[in-house]
Amino acid sequence: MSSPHQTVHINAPADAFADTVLLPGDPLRAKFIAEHFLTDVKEVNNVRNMLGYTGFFQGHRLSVMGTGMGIPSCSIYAKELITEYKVKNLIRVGSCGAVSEQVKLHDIIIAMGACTDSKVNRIRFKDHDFAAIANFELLNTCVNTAAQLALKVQVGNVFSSDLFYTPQPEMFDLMNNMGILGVEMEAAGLYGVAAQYGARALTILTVADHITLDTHLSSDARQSSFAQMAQLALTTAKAL
Ligand SMILES: O=P(O)(O)O[C@H]1O[C@H](CO)[C@@H](O)[C@H]1O
Ligand SMILES: O=c1cc[nH]c(=O)[nH]1
Repeated sequence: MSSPHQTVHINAPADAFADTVLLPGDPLRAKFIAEHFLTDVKEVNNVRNMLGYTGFFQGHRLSVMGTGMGIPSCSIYAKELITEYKVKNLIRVGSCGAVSEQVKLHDIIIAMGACTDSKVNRIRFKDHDFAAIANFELLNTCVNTAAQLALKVQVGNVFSSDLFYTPQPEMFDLMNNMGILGVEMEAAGLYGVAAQYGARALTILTVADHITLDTHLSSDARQSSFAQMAQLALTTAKAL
């Protein structure tokens, strides 16, 4: 019988989470992944409707939980999962916007590094620049897994912004020139939390919007693209 255990934001027993947790921003994406890919699933968190589940993927125990949108929300869940639930691997499965014509809707991006306009990593690193990078073993396993699944992925730098509705749209051209593959709102913060508290993190993204071309996936197309990304993340997690 598990001991009663909970944090301010997670009402799960101490052993409720697997070593690896997939982290979509949208809690309904967590529910979708749990219902479509996991067996013997239990709901383990519902505080603030930030749904979390633990089950089995091809016999391997895994968890999935929403993080909400933006670095502050994601950082709360990532920190509590690491320090209170002893989670070792955090794999964000998110959506992003593209700024380069080389990156198309539906593409899958693996965030080797994440730039940001957020100050969180400077707050934790005495105002110096912290290189927010993915854990190499997770990254390498994910790239190899994508090849095995015959999924095309692009690996590189992303940008985690604090404002979805930016007052600096001129940044998108600069990001394109600097090789940014996708714009989202959590990866740099997740990598900072993982470094601070001693866990491994990776971010996988599906391109759902093309910011400079002003094109967007329909909600049905989002669902099927996200399913491919979920398959990649789950198969990666199983291989760790
Ligand atoms: O689809 P998710 O994982 O929420 O990711 C992206 O979508 C949200 C903005 O619409 C932000 O959280 C951004 O990072
Ligand atoms: O942060 C995000 C996420 C998806 N699409 C965007 O344009 N920005």
